[in-house]
Amino acid sequence: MLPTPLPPLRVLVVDDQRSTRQLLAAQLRAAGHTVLESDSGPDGLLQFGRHKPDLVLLDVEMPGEDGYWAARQMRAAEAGDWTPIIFLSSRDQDQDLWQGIESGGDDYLVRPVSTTVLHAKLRAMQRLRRMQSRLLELSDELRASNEQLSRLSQEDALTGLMNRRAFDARLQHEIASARRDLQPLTLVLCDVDHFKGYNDSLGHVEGDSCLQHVAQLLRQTCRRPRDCAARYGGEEFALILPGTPRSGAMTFARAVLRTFALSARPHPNSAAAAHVTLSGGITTCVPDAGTTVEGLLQRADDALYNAKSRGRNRFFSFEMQMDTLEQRHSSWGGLDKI
Ligand SMILES: Nc1nc2c(ncn2[C@@H]2O[C@H](COP(=O)(O)OP(=O)(O)OP(=O)(O)O)[C@@H](O)[C@H]2O)c(=O)[nH]1
Repeated sequence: MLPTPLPPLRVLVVDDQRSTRQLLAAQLRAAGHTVLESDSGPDGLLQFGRHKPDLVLLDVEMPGEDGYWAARQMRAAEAGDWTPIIFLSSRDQDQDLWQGIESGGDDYLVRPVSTTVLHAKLRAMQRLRRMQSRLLELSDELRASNEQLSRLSQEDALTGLMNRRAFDARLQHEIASARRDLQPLTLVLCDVDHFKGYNDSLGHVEGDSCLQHVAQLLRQTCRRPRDCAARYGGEEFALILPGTPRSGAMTFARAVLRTFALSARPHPNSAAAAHVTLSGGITTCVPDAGTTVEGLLQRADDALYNAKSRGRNRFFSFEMQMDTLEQRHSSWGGLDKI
């Protein structure tokens, strides 16, 4: 059976003997390959870097820098990559072959080399090179899949927001960073009001679309680069606002209420309003050694419960309540309705 033809290679032939170099080049060209010729180690190295050949045929004995030197330089110049290098030499001692392989060669042929042997060696090297490129492709695909997997494992499939697991990790990180910088940190837990009624009236598909809409509005409201929004559970959302004091948290909450009012997505089954609304629990602190993810979430959840029980479509904060009690008649006005 005839061997399947190889795709043509770009072969660099480095040999100081003009006649042998040209003979070899002619053999290779006759087989359809492209040939680059060089007459010394240093020039071979230059051409290697410039033309990036698929394979190098390297004479061992050359005046000045020999083939071993050239092979070592080529290997060093292509760190992380691999171009097959075959030595050609009239020296036939085991020690010569050993030295060739040690200096970075992949094979060692003793002259004179028959055309058949030369082509067989080229085929073998080409096969290895193909396998190498396939391995590189596979490792690229693997890297891309891992990146995608890691992204998906942090993302909520319905809304594209961060999921609860990623959010908890982020909160942990932001607590540590706010504590180190003595900066205020605000955590907000939100819940869509009467969402069961929404689903019951319009169905789950419309319910899902409503959650996507809510996510989009919250994403819009998170203006600062380090603000982050997550879907925390079914119809529950969570936000971290780093570097945000109580006053900033209140401004943020007002903006959320306004955004939902302006968006005015109809809610046919809500006692809170004619449109889809949120209730929210806010907690703000400058974290210290006793601040934990669980503690902050519990405090925000308690505040959310308060907002719900006070009539929904509002935000509540224990810290603001304390402030407001102290300044009952100040510009903050109502206790919990922002
Ligand atoms: N369509 C849809 N519904 C969901 C999803 N996750 C949770 N829900 C629904 O959200 C509803 C939440 O209902 P409840 O916990 O009673 O709360 P609620 O009706 O919003 O009432 P309040 O929170 O007290 O205002 C349930 O009917 C859940 O089935 C989801 O991914 N898609």
